[in-house]
Amino acid sequence: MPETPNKVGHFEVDLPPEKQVLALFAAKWTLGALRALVEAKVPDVLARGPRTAAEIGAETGTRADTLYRLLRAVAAAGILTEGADGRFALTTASTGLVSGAPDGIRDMFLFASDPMLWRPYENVAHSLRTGRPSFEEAFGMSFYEYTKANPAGGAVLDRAMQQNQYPATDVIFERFDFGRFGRIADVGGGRGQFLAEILRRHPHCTGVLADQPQTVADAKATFEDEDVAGRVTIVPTDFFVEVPGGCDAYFIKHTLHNWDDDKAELILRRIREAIGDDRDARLLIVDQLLRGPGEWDIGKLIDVEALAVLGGRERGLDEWNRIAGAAGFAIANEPVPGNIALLEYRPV
Ligand SMILES: C[S@@+](CC[C@H](N)C(=O)[O-])C[C@H]1O[C@@H](n2cnc3c(N)ncnc32)[C@H](O)[C@@H]1O
Repeated sequence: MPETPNKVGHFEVDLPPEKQVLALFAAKWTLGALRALVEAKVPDVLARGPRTAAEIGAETGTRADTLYRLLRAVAAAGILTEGADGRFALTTASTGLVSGAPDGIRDMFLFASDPMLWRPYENVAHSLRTGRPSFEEAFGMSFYEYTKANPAGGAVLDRAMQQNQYPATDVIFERFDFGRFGRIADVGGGRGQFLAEILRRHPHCTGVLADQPQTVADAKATFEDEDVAGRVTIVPTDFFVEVPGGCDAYFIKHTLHNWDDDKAELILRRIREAIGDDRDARLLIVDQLLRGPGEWDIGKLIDVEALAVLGGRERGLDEWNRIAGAAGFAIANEPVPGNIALLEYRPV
C-alpha cells in the first residue's frame, strides 16, 4: 500500500490516527496569523503582485522577519503561495481578503475573528453548564447589548453584515416564486435589501418592511435605489410584541436562528396573529436547515457559535416543525437542507 500523508482538514500531520485531533490547533495558528496579516492589509499589497517579505514589510510598516514567519505559516496552510524566489502571492482562497474586492469577505473575516467572537470560546463550558451564551460570561452582557454599548464593535458587525448578502439571494429566487403573492412582509428584514429585490423582480407585488425602529430609520433609501419605494410600507416594530397584518406572505430570513426556541416561537406566534383567519397566507422561513444525524453539515458547527455568542440555535426539520407547529403552522413544502433553506408553512 502506498503511504499517504496524514491529513486533518487542510493540514497534513505526522501523528498516529489516535492523536490527529491535535491537528485542529493548526486552525487556531493559521487563523491568528492570517488575522494579523489581514489587519496589516498584506492582501492589499499582494493584490498588486507577488512580493518578498522584505518588500511587503516595507509597504506595510511591519517587521520583515516576523512577517516572513506569518506569511510562511499561512502559505503552508494553502491560503497564500510561497515561491522558490521567496515571493508570496494570493491564491483564490485569499483574493476575497483584499480591501474592496468585488464579493469580498474582508469585513466578514475581521468580524468573525474579532476578539468579541474569540473570547466566548475560552469558556464554552459555561454554555454547556448553563445553556446560556458564554459571551455573557465573558462580557457581562448579551452580544446585542455589547454591540450597542460599544460603537466600534457595532461598526465591525455592521460592516460584516453588508458583506452578508452573497449569492444567497439568487438561490432563493431560483427556488421560490414570490410572484404567487400580492403583498409580502419581510419580518426582521433589516434595511430592506431583500424585500427591495423581491419587489424589483415582481412589479405587481407590494411589500411591508417590519424591523426595529433604529434599523428601518433610513431604509427608505434602499427602496428608492431600486425604484420600488412607492410599493413599500415601512413599519418600525418589536416583533416580540406585534407584526403588521394584511399580507399574503410573511417572510423571515436568517433571523429566527438568532433566538432560542421560546423566543423564536414567540416571533412565529406574532406572525400567526397577524395572519388571523387568512388560511391562504403563508409563512416563509429562510434559514439554516440542518442535515440529519451523522451527515456532514457546516451548520452543525455554526450552531456552536449560535450557542456561545447569541444563545440562538440552528435547527433540523423536526425542530423547525415543532416551533412552527406550536405557533399554529404546518409545513407546506419539502425544503432542501442547507444554510439558505426555504421552509413554507400554512396556518392551521
Ligand atoms: C441577522 S439580521 C437578518 C436581517 C435580514 N433578514 C437578512 O437576512 O439579512 C436580524 C434582524 O432582526 C432584527 N431584529 C432583532 N430584534 C428585533 C425585534 N425585537 N423586533 C424587530 N426586529 C428585530 C434586527 O434588527 C435585524 O435586522
